[in-house]
Amino acid sequence: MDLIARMNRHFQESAQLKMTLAQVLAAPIAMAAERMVQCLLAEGKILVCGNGGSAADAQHFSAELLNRFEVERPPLAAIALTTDASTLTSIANDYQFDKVFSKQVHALGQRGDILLAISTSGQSPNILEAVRAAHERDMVVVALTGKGGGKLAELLTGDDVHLSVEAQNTARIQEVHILVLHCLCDAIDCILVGADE
Ligand SMILES: O=C(CO)[C@@H](O)[C@H](O)[C@H](O)[C@H](O)COP(=O)(O)O
Ligand SMILES: [Zn+2]
Repeated sequence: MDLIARMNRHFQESAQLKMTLAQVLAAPIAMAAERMVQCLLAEGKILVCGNGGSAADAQHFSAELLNRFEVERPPLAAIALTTDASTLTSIANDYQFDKVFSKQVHALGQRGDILLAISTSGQSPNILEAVRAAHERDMVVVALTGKGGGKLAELLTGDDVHLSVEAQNTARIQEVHILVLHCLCDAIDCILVGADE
């Protein structure tokens, strides 16, 4: 087994996918950022959910909004729905794991808020339930997906934005997801406080 060759292949594939998707994703990312700024300026908030690596991405993104990304600006209203062990375990224990995010969306979501739903497959039942709950709350959904977006893509409606990473390998999709999330942070800051360059 040639580990060095494997590493090289991972780096090549990751870089290649990012280069291929740069053109495809720029406009939808800009649209998602504009929707998010509109929501935040209207006193709305952004709820974020995902499983596994995407749960980490949800927290990473919400922290960069709530605290800061690269420039000084006021803190922005974002909440990761993946962090409260008591809430997550009680919902999963008393109801079902499918409801861990949707119950929080029902409780916290208001008309005009945004749900950022992150799923590499677009098939995770708890993410699908969260999207349904967001629509019931008149929230806009920004879906960050892979593999065509699965059932999640089918749930999206008019004002929703689909950021679809057209690839099949979960790790590669996640690597693009984190780039997309940083692009969103940068675009939000840029619209709110301007950019240096
Ligand atoms: O990070 C990884 C794989 O790279 C895993 O933890 C992965 O996120 C988990 O299997 C998730 O449960 C996958 O969920 P999803 O992206 O299909 O919604
Ligand atoms: Zn991973």
